[in-house]
Amino acid sequence: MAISVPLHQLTYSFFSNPQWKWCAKPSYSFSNNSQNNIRAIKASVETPPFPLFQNPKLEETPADGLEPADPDFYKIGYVRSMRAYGVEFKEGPDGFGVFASKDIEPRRRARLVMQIPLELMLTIRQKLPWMFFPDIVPLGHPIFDIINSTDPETDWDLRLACLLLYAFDQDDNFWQLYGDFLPNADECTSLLLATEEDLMELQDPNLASTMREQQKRAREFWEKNWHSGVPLKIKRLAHDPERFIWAVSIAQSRCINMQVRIGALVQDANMLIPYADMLNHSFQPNCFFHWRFKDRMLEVMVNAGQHVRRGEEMTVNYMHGQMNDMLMQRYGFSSPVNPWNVIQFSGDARIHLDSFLSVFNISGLPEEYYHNSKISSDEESFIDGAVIAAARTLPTWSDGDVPLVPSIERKAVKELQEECRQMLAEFPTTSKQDQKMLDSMKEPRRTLEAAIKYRLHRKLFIDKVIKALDIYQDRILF
Ligand SMILES: C[S@@+](CC[C@H](N)C(=O)[O-])C[C@H]1O[C@@H](n2cnc3c(N)ncnc32)[C@H](O)[C@@H]1O
Repeated sequence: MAISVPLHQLTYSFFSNPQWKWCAKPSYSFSNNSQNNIRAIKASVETPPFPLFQNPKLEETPADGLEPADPDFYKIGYVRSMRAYGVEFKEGPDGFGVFASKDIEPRRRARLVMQIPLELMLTIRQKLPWMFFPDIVPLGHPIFDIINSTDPETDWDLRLACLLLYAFDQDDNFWQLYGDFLPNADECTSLLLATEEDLMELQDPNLASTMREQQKRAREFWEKNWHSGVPLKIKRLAHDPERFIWAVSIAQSRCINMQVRIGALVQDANMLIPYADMLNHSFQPNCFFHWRFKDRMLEVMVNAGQHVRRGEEMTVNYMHGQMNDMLMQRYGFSSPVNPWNVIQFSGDARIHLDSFLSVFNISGLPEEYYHNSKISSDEESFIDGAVIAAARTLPTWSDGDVPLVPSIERKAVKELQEECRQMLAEFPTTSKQDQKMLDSMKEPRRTLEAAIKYRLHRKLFIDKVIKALDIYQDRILF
């Protein structure tokens, strides 16, 4: 998804001038391709009567090699009163992302970087009776019946997909423009769009079968509701199942669940929130979302005390406490340093918990383990989320009064390492082979790449646990 932007248009601090009101009616070009064809095709907005960006702050491209988003992307937000401060949207290794366009100094209070008003979002209540904000579904429209047929407990993604497709079909709806900046089917990493071959590459039969089920569920929903007898106004929302499954993958990978208060009403809502949905995930995020009920808007805030350097990525934590398979199911990516990764050990070997924690300067309670870097030496760059995960997942014993016996502890370490090695040996490929495969693929399908990375990340994690146990047994003697 290469987007090329002339050099002089690079890098603005944008939307910060509220006087720039421009209400020219936008026009947009859609592809004939049924997949709302997104980043390759740019929305064209009528030239405003005066420059949209008066005195834009021109800067050199940062040396990180990433390109900022198409200027049209900013215009549609600007026109509809979205605000962003000190950030820019750029393409990176994980698709689009949000990056600091200047240094953000740490402050005692969280700092605002984006405000997105309710009017731009697609939101639907999680429970009956359905409520949509903004209320774009007119009374009696058949899409309401389709939404109404969903299960309030489990089908939030199907509902949101219906709403998204409906929004694309509405004249002058913001999402007709924003849709051009969503990833198309080839650019999505969602495993809903994976081929059978991609699923086999996961080397995880459980995850593969879950994804097959999810693909089937989305397809059957389309078949049930998009049969030949449906009115044209439904038919044209998703002419083929692929279009619908793409919409579900967008709903799953970009939905933000929030409890929002609108007037006196507090409700759990599933929300597609433009611009905020461009933030990528990190387990150590520098930003978080906040619902500002007074003004009915979502705010993206930088954590209190956080220093973000110019060019650094702004991130949020998508899922707390979930393993890579859950991240894969919903978003199509995984991480070798996921602090919530788990290994199912089956032997009886156990190591002494407090000793392991102190060797790696891990503090806090299991739910909030963190690496206490202040008391660590430089060589501790070894310690990352995978070591935190190891502290959680290794079988341990704990008895404050009983000191460990080094020889027994060493024996336990060896047994646990052996079990890890056996797990690695059971994979059909090694991590080196996986890496080689990834390096050799020229423009691989995103879902295939995600699948190979997933199995690689699993092996890297197990490998890291073995190394952590090596370091542990070296240090327990001292
Ligand atoms: C909410 S969207 C974020 C914006 C997205 N990168 C884009 O290009 O529009 C979520 C998707 O971004 C990608 N993503 C987000 N965080 C990631 C991470 N830490 N590693 C890899 N991919 C990530 C995945 O493809 C995921 O499905």
